[in-house]
Amino acid sequence: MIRSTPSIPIPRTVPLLPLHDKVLLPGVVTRLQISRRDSIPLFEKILRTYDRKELHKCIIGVFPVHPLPKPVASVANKAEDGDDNDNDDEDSDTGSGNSNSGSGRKGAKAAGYRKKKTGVYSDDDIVVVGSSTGQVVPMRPGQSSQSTATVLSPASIHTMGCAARLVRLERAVGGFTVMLEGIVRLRLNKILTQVPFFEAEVTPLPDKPIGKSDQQLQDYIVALKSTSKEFVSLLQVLKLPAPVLTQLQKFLENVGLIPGQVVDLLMSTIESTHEEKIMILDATDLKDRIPKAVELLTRQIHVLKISQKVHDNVEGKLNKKQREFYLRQQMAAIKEELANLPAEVQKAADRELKRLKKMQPASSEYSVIRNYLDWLGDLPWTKSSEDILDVERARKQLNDDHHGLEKVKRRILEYLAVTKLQQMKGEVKGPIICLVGPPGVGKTSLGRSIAAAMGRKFHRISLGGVWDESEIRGHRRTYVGALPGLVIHGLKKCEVNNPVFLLEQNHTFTDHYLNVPFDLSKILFIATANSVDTIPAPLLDRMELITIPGYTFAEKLAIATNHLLPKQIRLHGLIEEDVKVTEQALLKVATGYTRESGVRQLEREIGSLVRAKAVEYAEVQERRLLNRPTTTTDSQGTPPAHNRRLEYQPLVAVDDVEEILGQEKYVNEVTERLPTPGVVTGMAYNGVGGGILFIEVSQMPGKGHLQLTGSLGDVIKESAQIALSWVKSHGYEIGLTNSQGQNIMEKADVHIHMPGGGTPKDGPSAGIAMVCALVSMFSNQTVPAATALTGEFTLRGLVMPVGGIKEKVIAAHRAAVRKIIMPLRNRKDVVSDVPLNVRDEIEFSYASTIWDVLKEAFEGRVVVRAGTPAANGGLDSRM
Ligand SMILES: Nc1ncnc2c1ncn2[C@@H]1O[C@H](COP(=O)(O)OP(=O)(O)OP(=O)(O)O)[C@@H](O)[C@H]1O
Repeated sequence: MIRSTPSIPIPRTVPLLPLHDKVLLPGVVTRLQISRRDSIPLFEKILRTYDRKELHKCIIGVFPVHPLPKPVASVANKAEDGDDNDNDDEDSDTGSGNSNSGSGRKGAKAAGYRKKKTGVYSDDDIVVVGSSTGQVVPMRPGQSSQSTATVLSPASIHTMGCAARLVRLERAVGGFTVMLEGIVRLRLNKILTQVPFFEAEVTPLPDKPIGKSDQQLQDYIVALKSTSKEFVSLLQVLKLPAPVLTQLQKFLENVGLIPGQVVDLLMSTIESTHEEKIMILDATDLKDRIPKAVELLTRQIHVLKISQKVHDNVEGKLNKKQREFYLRQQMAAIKEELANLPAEVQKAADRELKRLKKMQPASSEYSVIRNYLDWLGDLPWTKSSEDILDVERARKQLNDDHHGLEKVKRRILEYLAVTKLQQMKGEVKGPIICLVGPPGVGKTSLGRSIAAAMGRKFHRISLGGVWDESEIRGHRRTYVGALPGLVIHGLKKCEVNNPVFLLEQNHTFTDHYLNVPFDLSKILFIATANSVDTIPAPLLDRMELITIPGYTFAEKLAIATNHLLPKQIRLHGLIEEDVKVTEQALLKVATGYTRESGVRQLEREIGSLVRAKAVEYAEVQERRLLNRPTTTTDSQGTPPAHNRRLEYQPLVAVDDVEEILGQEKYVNEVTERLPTPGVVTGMAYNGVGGGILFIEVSQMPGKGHLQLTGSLGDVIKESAQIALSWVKSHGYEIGLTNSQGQNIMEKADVHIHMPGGGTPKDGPSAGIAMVCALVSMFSNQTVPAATALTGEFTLRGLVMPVGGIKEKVIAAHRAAVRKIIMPLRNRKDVVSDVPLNVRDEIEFSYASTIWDVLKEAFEGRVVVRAGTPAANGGLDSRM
């Protein structure tokens, strides 16, 4: 990067670029604005002659120009102004061929330049040029290297200059912008032409190699080394741009090798007069150049030191005053924010405030405490919203927002009434409400209605995916980036201390971050859960459980008609008259496009229906306006039916549903399924609602092994084993074997599979269904597809009650099951929980023993052998 001798060949004749207020030195890259008449033609020619890629081959002689003599009066004025373009006693020794720098210097001295005010460069003054050499050049903002003044006289061109190559050349307003890199000093021998630009014969004067034995020169170099080191260290203090410093430092490492270039570069970074710069340019001999440079550097160091002192003083004073003022303001603001805190919190806040006052605002601890105090100040410690505990109003709100759910609504109203009474007496509230039910059954919207009815703010804290307690309780402040947890975040957002939260309650809740207690007793917490299975028993015990089972199709239809459809119509910018969906159509959407306990998917599908109608409505309006036929066509080129209409038709009939929503997504597996030996319909219930599931059994040659598949849990596997054992031991009684001791699985293996292998299944409630599936397979008799079974089964043949009856029954009803066999002890659940319309459409058979089950399931097709204990209807006494 750093060359000690120019590697670029310099031609004998070069075009001249006269520089009026600048001096280019070798090794320096500079940017110039060319706008003078004496230079523009040169660059026009270069642009015409050189290809862009070859610009760097163009070598130019860059020569300083001495100012022309000026009238006396003007000189006087200028002198007063302190302008450095003083009178010029020109050195006209242009063709002297004098390689001695003395003549140029003489000329410069004779010109009587006055020294500029010296000072410190600001960042703006230095232009870092990202050139091949990456060296630096000072250039003042807005400074033009050439003014558009006087006509140039050959006599004013200095005898020493610098060969430069073009790094960049661009057209600019009024001329060119060029970037030049100085290569080597040039002596001007003779000006050859002047029009359209100057050309001259020149001699390159590279620095001579440094003789090791030249003690005087070595001494100079040592002096240069230490001075430049000091200079650069001062520049560091003054915060010069980092790239400039790095370049300088790199360069200085080579002082010993190329002292000449280092001097040239340093000279371009310090404040010096035009005269001084010419002096350095003229100094072709290093023994001449280095001492001059050391002198100039020393002066610059002195100036830098003084200005640094001044700078420090001013800054220090200002900073101290400003900081104090700023801090006072900040403290006052914080104090104001922290007014009205509870006593204990106030104590903590005061303690932190005291610490804050002693800290540097720039320290990281300062911002941590500041943040903490902001949190304390932002929380609604004492601010509550006014409660409306009007039971009648709440009833109306709940009824307006939700169809059905009578039991749930009644329970909520009771809760509110009790809360009201307790508040009047100043007592503590009862337990938290926990709404349990499958997704989309309205738990969240019930919570929202409760908040609206009570005139409270509503905030939902979603705990999905929260594994870490600190997400709820916050992180201790000792952690980097610590913040309060979800509860405190929610309170800040609500801006009152008594919102409705969907979560758990705790009196003296202490967030780890705040580390001071916040009384959460005013918050009405409502918890929601899809299933109670995952809630720890002690917590469950403290909550008021309100279960919302899945909806029947009838309920879904009512919810869709009264709530979902009107809501979607509103959301799509239409009015109720614009979309009329028939009951049949809505039912088809519910049965053919959704399979869920709640109504979320139903709402989405209704949304799609309404959207399609909205588009149709808009198109008809548009067509009417423009009176033009439709343009929308399908892949066959015919417009879809609803698009061909000239009048908008608000009605969506059952036949339109498929056209808009596409093919039905769900077919009814129960009605579609043919009764098959070995396959029985079971009933399932999990967190996301009820459903039916099939139990498939088959046998194959083997040695009496049982194989179970379908993501089965331990309990359900045990049920299968119990069922098989029972069937094996009662094979003779139900006519599966011909003799008492015969083993039906002597030469066979049995495989029990429950389809839907992706869904884990567990629990004992498939017991009786498994027995029926096995009996069906071994006897080759079928259980009707529309008959479903649920019930636990013991080895002795007893049928035990199971959970989730309401959800199971509703789901089975949705799946077109028309007969359900279940434990006798579950009868009460059917009577109390299952809606009447469902009960009316399903035949219930209650069983207390497996014999009852077999009788009902096979409708008499499996006959109990006469003379066996079972024939008398009794339980197996042998077990
Ligand atoms: N009985 C109902 N009457 C009117 N709208 C209902 C009813 N049940 C549910 N909805 C509507 O169904 C949508 C879904 O309900 P919501 O978001 O409250 O379900 P969720 O039970 O909280 O579900 P998740 O367990 O997934 O959070 C809402 O738009 C809600 O208004």
